[in-house]
Formats: sequence, structure tokens, C-alpha cells
Amino acid sequence: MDRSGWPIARAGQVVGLLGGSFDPAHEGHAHITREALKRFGLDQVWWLVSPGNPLKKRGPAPLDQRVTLAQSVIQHPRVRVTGIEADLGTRYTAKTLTALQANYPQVNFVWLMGADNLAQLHRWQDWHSIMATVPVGVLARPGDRISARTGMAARVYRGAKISGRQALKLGHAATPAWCFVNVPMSSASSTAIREQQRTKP
Ligand SMILES: Nc1ncnc2c1ncn2[C@@H]1O[C@H](COP(=O)(O)OP(=O)(O)OP(=O)(O)O)[C@@H](O)[C@H]1O
Ligand SMILES: O=C(O)c1ccc[n+]([C@@H]2O[C@H](COP(=O)([O-])O)[C@@H](O)[C@H]2O)c1
Repeated sequence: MDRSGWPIARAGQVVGLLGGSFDPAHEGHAHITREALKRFGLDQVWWLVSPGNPLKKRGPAPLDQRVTLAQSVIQHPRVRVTGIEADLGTRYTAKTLTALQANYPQVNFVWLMGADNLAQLHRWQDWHSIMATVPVGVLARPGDRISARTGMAARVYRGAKISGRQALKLGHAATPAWCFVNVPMSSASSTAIREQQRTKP
């Protein structure tokens, strides 16, 4: 593992982790990042550009290309774009979280996701371990607000839900804990961008 270039966080800080394919990064990622900083009272957000989502069949563009583009999409003093999962040699979130907690024992991590990902969370490897390891902050996404809130993860962990009004407490909540925030929504998606690029004359 090569830790050179990994972000710095001070003891006690709350750091949001936005894992994603970022294939390519877009304004929707930047929008939910700014909302997460505000609504969950985060000190920083780190984008974890994935080597490849284990549930997606299609291989993404090369990692360096996705990281470089992501860096141009979000320029914010409290946001860092990283390829940490490639350094760790994993694409599984549960493993990433274990490694990050070992490397940053005094940092409070929060896993961030759009509502579409909450609806699928029960298909992720060791998803109960993810819920036991870090609080999860979920941001509204067009079309997925209902399915996320009624999906398997929301049902199984209904007792661990923190109301949107208490969102600022998420980073210090005992796990399992998750919070859905109804932020203004962005319809941007990587699929739509790839489709536009494919059909461009
Ligand atoms: N417009 C958006 N609103 C809310 N969440 C979003 C939005 N775009 C992406 N996200 C969230 O950001 C994270 C990374 O998303 P990802 O990189 O897969 O982008 P995507 O647009 O969903 O890509 P694709 O269309 O290829 O599935 C996921 O948790 C996803 O739910
Ligand atoms: O750990 C898993 O099994 C797992 C399964 C599906 C997705 N993920 C993670 O979810 C994040 C969002 O993925 P994506 O492709 O929707 O941007 C990204 O960090 C993936 O590595 C993780």
C-alpha cells in the first residue's frame, strides 16, 4: 500500500467518504458533496474514485483519467479526490472502511451515498459490517427517494434511522446509524453523460 499523497485529517474531525465510479464525475457529485458538508456538518469530504464497482459489469475508464477529471469538477478547500482504494487493492467498501479506520484511528468517518445506492446496499459485500463500522449519510436523488426509503436496508435498519432534523449529529452517532436528507436534487448522471458522448456527431 502506498500512503503517499493520502489526505490529512486531524483527530476528532468528521470526514465524509463519497465512493463512486466517477465515470465521469459531474455536477451531481459536486452538489451532493456541498450539501453533505453543510447538512451533516462535515469537516471534509474525500472522494474515493473506485477501481471498479464490483456490481457493475462494464469496466470503467482508466482510474487516472477519472481522478484527473474529478479534480477539475470539484475544487473546494475541504474536498479531496483520491485513488485510495487502488492503493489498498480493494473495491469492496467494507474492506476500505476497515483499512481507513486502521490508518486514521482518531477520525470519525461517515459513508455518503445517493438514494439509488441505499436501495442496493443489501447487495454489497458484508453490508452489515459497513453499517456497524460507520454512520451512513444518504442524499436524495431524482427517482430514488421512495425506493431507498422502503428498500431492504431501510427496512432492516429502520430503528437506526436519524431524522433529517438531527443530521448534524450523524458523524458522532453510535453505529448503526443512517440519515436521509431531502436536499434540492440534481438530475446529473454519468450514464446520461456517457450516452451523450456516444451519440455526439
Ligand atoms: N445526481 C445525483 N444525486 C444524488 N446522488 C448522486 C448523483 N449522482 C451521483 N450520486 C451518488 O454519487 C455516488 C457515486 O455515483 P456514480 O459515480 O456511480 O455516478 P452515477 O451518476 O450514479 O453513475 P452511473 O450513471 O454510471 O451509475 C453514488 O453514491 C451515487 O448515488
Ligand atoms: O462493497 C461492495 O460490495 C460494493 C458494491 C457496490 C458498490 N460499492 C461502492 O459503492 C460506491 C458507489 O458506486 P457507484 O458505481 O454507484 O458509483 C463505490 O465506492 C463502490 O465501490 C461497493
